[in-house]
Amino acid sequence: MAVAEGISGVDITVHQSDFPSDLKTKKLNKVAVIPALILLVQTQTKLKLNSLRILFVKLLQSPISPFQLFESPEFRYNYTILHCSSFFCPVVVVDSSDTLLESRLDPILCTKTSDFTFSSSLFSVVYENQMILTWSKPNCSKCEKEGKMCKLKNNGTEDDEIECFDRYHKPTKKILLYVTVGFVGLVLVALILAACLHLYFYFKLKGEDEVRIEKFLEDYRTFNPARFSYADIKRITNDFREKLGEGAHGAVFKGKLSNEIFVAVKMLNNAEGDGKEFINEVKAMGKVHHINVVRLVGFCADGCYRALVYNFFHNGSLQNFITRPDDMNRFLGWEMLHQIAIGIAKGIEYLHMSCDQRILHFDINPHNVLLDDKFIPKITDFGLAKLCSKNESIVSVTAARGTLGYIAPEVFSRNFGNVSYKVDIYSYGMLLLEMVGGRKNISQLSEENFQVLYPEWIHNLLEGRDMQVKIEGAGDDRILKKLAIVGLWCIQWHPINRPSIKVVLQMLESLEEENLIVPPNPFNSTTLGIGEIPIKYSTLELESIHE
Ligand SMILES: Nc1ncnc2c1ncn2[C@@H]1O[C@H](COP(=O)(O)OP(=O)(O)OP(=O)(O)O)[C@@H](O)[C@H]1O
Repeated sequence: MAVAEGISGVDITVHQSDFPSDLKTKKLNKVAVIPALILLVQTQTKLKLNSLRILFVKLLQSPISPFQLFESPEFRYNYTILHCSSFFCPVVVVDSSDTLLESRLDPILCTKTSDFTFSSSLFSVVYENQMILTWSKPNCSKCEKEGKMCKLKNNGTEDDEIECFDRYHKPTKKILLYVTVGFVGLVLVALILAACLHLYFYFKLKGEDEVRIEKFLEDYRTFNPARFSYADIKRITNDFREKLGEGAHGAVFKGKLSNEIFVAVKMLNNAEGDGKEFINEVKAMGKVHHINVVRLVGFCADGCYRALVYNFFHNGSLQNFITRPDDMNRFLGWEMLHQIAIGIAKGIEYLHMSCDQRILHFDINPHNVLLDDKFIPKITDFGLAKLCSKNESIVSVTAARGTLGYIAPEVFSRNFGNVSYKVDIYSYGMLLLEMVGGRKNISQLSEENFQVLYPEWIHNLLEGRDMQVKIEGAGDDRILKKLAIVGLWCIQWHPINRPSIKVVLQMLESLEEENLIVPPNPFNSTTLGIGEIPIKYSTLELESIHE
């Protein structure tokens, strides 16, 4: 219990039970009463002042009382709290209607803090100039154990109505502002950090990518086909699970070198020959790196097993796409066929001109042109290829080689001239004509008479005498005509009349198609030049010469 003495002689005794219930905290009870009450006043001015019932006390018998109650004898209800700059009496409570207040306080400098009204219950305890104010000290041990503060529930006075609460401070606008600014700052810092990390990893990965690309290019430059064991081949093809097709020299299986690199493995028939084709292919293909030539990834020569490992091409061979224009499922369109024709010609140009040694393929035909997923053509199957010096214009061949229908006449008979790089031009010409007509249109043609009758059919087509192939639109018409004319030039019987692959490319890429002249029709006797043989009747009887 504490007692405050009013200036007019009224003592105020403050009991714990009258302390405002919502401020009855253990914390306040623990500290000395005076500072606690000063704190109370300061706190209360910010809280609900109307609920304030008790104010300031002077400790009983204290020589320096900080509280004074200016009390008039009538004991008015309304009081004002003043905060004064006096060390001994920092808080003063006065009757609000006291007109002499200023003179009383002088020279103390005081500022008004708030007004309040005593509740009637308080008057009941005023006696003999003494006002007894009480408050109860709640039992906070339960809350303390939980590390919390305590207060009485609903202004109650009993200990069992205690409730615990966190040391919570109602956030002020300032605190909210600080928290918001802090939060936004944190988010910004996090974003900046994330951006830095992203940039760091981006450049780090980019750097790694560049190193990887450099390494790959380095490897690629010094690329040589790898040698695989038979066990490797079995593993690569997953025990020869997926067969892609079968050629004259063996079956081809799909394989996988890594998750990204798929290959086609050609198992050469082991009963076949002395392995010349195998050596030929590895020798020729190991040297070539061109977008229009299949890459030999590796080979296998393990006991009696021989295999060639190529890059895998999704669309298979060009043969699959040689068809009529109205076959919507497989016809690629004239523009695409034109690009494929140019690609094959570039591949042949590379083989003929760009390697250390000239490579003559000897077996250009639609089966030996593969198409990747973008329909870029790749020349493959170098089993019959011949490597020769670039200065050599004449090549010696001991037997007819190639695929029937695509073999140049000089390979069979020297009557037509010497065997040279022009044999590939001939085969290429037949391939072009086949693209133009879609050989399967004329299924009645056997392999034997294809070589003679097919070009005649193309001549008829150009002369407008065959309506089997519909030409739609000026653009398509131009391409088709161009392919046909170039094809006919390439299949000239005499190699000397055939253009080189360079000229073929110029013709194919030329935009002035109207300048292209159709070669004379050897099947029309009226267009034959002096001394030219009417081939229609002579070529089928050509003898092959064995050197
Ligand atoms: N690198 C490859 N990628 C995808 N498919 C391929 C590849 N190589 C071959 N093939 C497929 O395997 C089939 C057989 O190919 P292969 O080269 O052995 O025979 P061919 O060229 O048809 O006949 P030949 O060998 O008698 O000339 C081809 O039709 C082709 O569809």
